[in-house]
Amino acid sequence: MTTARSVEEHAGIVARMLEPLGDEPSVETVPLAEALGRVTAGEVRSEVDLPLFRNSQMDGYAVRAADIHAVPVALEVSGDIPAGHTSPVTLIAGTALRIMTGAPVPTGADAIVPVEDTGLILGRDDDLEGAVVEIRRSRTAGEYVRERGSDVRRGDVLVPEGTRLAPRHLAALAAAGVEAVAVRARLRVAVLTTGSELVTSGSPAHGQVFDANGIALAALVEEAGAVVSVRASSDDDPGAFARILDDAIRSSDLVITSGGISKGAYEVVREVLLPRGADVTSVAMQPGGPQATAVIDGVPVVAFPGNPVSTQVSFAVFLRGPLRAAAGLPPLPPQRATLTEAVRSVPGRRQFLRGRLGESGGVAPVAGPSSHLVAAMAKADVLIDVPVEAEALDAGSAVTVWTL
Ligand SMILES: Nc1nc2c(c(=O)[nH]1)N[C@H]1C(S)=C(S)[C@@H](COP(=O)(O)OP(=O)(O)OC[C@H]3O[C@@H](n4cnc5c(N)ncnc54)[C@H](O)[C@@H]3O)O[C@H]1N2
Ligand code: MOO
Repeated sequence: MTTARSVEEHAGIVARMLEPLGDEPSVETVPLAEALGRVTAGEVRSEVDLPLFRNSQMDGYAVRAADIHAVPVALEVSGDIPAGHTSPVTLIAGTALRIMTGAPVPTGADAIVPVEDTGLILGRDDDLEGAVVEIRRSRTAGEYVRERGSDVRRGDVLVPEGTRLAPRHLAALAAAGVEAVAVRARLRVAVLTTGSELVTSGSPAHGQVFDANGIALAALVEEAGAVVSVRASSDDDPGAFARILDDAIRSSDLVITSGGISKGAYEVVREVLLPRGADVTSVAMQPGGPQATAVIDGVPVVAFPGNPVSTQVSFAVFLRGPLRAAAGLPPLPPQRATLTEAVRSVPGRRQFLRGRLGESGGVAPVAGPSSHLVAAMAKADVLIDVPVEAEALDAGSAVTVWTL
């Protein structure tokens, strides 16, 4: 009997195949609207102060704090400053200017009194001609005034290098008037699914199944910071698979396949890859036992087993780390958790059970260990890593869990 390869050894083989892909990443400039999820190639500094100008935090009246020490006090309303007002305004001492949130604070004013603490005693909201406002609450200098540069100063770092751009980063860049950002180019990854039983839409005939792995792998690839270059599916005809493989190799930095690598007849990936020097192996893990790798025309090919849980677990264990590293993203380190119920395992195979994290560090197994349980996997948020030598683990055991 041949002994299965350890998870660590196979992970090392895959990582070494992918290592060169992260070297000297090229840089491209993309408009902000296309930058979500991209990783910054350098720090982005602000070319402006934010706020851009001193402005009001409230709808109300701009005043001199010195004029409203004693309240109530009646002040003439000497004008109105809506948001978007662009010409300079100066407050006449002893008067108030009506002002809206975000409008520039007039020169000479140092506090804003929210409208709720005021009342017009002469004039109307829609006609401020000759209006007088009563200020009912005093405010100190600076209250409700948003100072220029109080958020970020010109020249300060808005977003550091290596940041995966999230909506909050895009908001900061847009607020500072940045229109495009330099990001690392992404690895182009082909996702090929195989199996004559696969359909992508419509009503499957008896014996056919919907392709779950194509969409899953494509999403996992993008989540790990790469871009899907090709998504294709082939039946179990070697010629058909060889054609989509060759196309994918021409336009990709990495090819991932699912299915067709175990011990049966019609193992199309095995059949096509073996003559091209593939390493088809068995890894001491469950799910995800059958694995293969190849390098064809300098392009790494990583082949995963077809069962949908096996495919996703294989990605998490072997590809997520190397792809994140190549994308300039930090690793997702495993965590520790406590099993809330006992689990059984197969000694000699490292089990990756699906689990759900609960409160206070507990993790509960979700459904059984079988690798066809794709719907049950959707309820899980972690993989429970059961060590290779374990036959069973009691409730209360400390385990390592991997974020899904
Ligand atoms: N005699 C043996 N049979 C099997 C062994 C073995 O060691 N000896 N290993 C089993 C294990 S473990 C796994 S995992 C699978 C892996 O097989 P393949 O990689 O060749 O995958 P397929 O046979 O093509 O498919 C397996 C299973 O998954 C379904 N599938 C495939 N692709 C998709 C897809 N894109 N979306 C949804 N479902 C998919 C397929 O219909 C099969 O049910 O082999 C075991 N057999
Ligand atoms: O190793 Mo297979 O991936 O258990 O089902």
